[in-house]
Amino acid sequence: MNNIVGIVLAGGQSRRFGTPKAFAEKDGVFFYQYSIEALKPFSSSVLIVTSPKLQDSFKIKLPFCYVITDSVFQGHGPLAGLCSAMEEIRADWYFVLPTDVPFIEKWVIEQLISHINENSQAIVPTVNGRNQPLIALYSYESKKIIEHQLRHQKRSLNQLLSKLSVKYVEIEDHAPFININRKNDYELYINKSIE
Ligand SMILES: Nc1nc2c(ncn2[C@@H]2O[C@H](COP(=O)(O)OP(=O)(O)OP(=O)(O)O)[C@@H](O)[C@H]2O)c(=O)[nH]1
Repeated sequence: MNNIVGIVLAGGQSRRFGTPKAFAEKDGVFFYQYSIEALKPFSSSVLIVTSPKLQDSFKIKLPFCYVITDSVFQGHGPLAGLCSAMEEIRADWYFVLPTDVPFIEKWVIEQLISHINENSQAIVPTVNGRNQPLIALYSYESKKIIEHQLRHQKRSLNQLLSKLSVKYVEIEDHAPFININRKNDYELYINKSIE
């Protein structure tokens, strides 16, 4: 059995959204809590990887879930968060989720996990023809390639995928992948106030 650690990336600046996205709410639940809930059944631990500024705002009472800050390449984007979590806990695989996907569902996680195989270093969904590298699995083996990218200031996730052996999994239903980047997205998908 593979040991899987869940990672919730929450160290971004939410510039487009205007306030920290992790603490936006859907049905009275913080966005970051949806990511934790989705990962929980499949993970030995769940790490929230955030910035020092936001660290104390997360109130986590679950024993297997804790908050860390980027320990390497701080603030250098999602790859810095992923790498910091890999540095913090050794696991076979890491399931990464952003903090702005409040419609994420457990079946997505389960389906991707079912594709783990010893020849792949990442398992990544494609939805409507687009890769979703922030809702994906990365093996511990990919850590050295992520570090190499970060050392060379290459923050692009698609560039990372081009260097890994990736199993792409096509998923038909796009709803769990809706991500909220702007207040407009919030109005459209959460408040449903835009026709
Ligand atoms: N730990 C960590 N997470 C990050 C970092 N940069 C982005 N993230 C997270 O990665 C995910 C995707 O990032 P974006 O959608 O660009 O979010 P963002 O950077 O907060 O938003 P913008 O400032 O509007 O680009 C979000 O969950 C972010 O919180 C970082 O440097 N460290």
